[in-house]
Amino acid sequence: MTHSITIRRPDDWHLHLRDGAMLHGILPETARHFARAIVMPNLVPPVVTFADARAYHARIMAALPAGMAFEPLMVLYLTETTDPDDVAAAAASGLVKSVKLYPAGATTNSYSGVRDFDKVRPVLEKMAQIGLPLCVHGEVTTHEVDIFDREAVFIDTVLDPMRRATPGLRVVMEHITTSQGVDYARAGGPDLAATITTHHLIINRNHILAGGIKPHYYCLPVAKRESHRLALRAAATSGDATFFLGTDSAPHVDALKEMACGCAGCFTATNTMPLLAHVFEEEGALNQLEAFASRNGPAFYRLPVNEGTMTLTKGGPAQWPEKILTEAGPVTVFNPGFPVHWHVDG
Ligand SMILES: NC(=O)N[C@@H](CC(=O)O)C(=O)O
Ligand SMILES: [Zn+2]
Ligand SMILES: [Zn+2]
Repeated sequence: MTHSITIRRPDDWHLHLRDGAMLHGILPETARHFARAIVMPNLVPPVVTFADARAYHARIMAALPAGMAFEPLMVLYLTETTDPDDVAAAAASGLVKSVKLYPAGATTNSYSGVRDFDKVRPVLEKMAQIGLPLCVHGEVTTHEVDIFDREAVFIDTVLDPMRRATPGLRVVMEHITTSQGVDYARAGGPDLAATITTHHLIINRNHILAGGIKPHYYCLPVAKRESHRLALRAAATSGDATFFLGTDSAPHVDALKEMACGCAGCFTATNTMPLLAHVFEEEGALNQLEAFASRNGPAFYRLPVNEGTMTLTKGGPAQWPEKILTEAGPVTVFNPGFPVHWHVDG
C-alpha cells in the first residue's frame, strides 16, 4: 500500500556543518530537506564571539548552492572567558539563537570548553535574564565514570545543580541517549527541552560492538542498551513538546572514522527524514512526526513554524548515496541496516 504524509518543512535543532571543503560538500545534504538548523560551534578554533558567529554565518551562506533556501541559526561556544555583553549583543541581533556548553574534553573539539562552572555564572545569569537557550552536551568527563553512565551522572551532578542555581535559565539537553535523560527532560517544565538524534532511535550499543566493531555507528554520547533506545522512541513519538529533532549529523571523513582511534559522529543529514518516517510508522505514530521534526523545536526557540511543507511517500526501496564525496574526502552516510521505503517528494 502506498501512502503519504505532508508535514510543515522540518528543522534540525543540532547540526554540525564544519567549514571549508567539508562545509561545501555536506551543506546541500541538509539544505535539501531542512529550512533551518542550529549550527554547532565546535570548529577549530571554536565559534566563541558574536564576531566569530557573523563570520561563520557568512561562510555558510557563501557555501549554499544557488537556488537552495536555508537559514543557519548560529550558536556561540561557551568558554570560561565568554563576555556576557557579547552574548547579549549576539542574541539581540537575531543571528545567534543559543550558547553551547561543552564540558572540556567531553567530545570532538571540546578542549576549550568549561572546566570551572563558577567562571561561566555571569554568562548563564545574563542568558536567563534575556531568555537565550543554553544547549548542553550532557556528559561528565571524569575518567572514573563509565562511558555508558556519563549522561546520567551529568544530570545529577552538573545539570540539575546548574539549573537550580540559575532560575529561569532555558536549557536544551542535546542528543539525549538514556531513559534518565528522557525522564529528567519530561519533568523539567517549560524551560527545559531535549533533542533526540535519528541514529539513537535506531541503534543500540550492540550495533556498534556485536559481530565486529562498526566505526560509523560510534558517536558521542555513545548509544546505550536497548531499553534506553525504546525510551527515546517513546519520547520522540509521544508528541510531548519537550522533545524535538536534533540530528547531530556530524561528518568526519572515512579515513578519520576507520582507524585505530576513530572520531565520534554519525552522518545522517542525507537520510534523516526517510528514516524518521520509518521509525514513526513502526511506532504507529506517523501523526506525531510533524510535532517532533517541525513544531516542537520552533516552539521552544520561540520562532515561527516554517511556511513550506514536505511530503513523504511510502513506495519502493529508498535509495541514497552510500557516501557523500566531498573535497575533504568521502563521508559515509548512516546505514540503518534495514530497508526503508519512505521518500521525500520533490
Ligand atoms: N556527536 C558526535 O559524536 N560528535 C560531534 C560532537 C558532539 O555533538 O558531541 C562532532 O562534532 O563530531
Ligand atoms: Zn555533543
Ligand atoms: Zn553534536
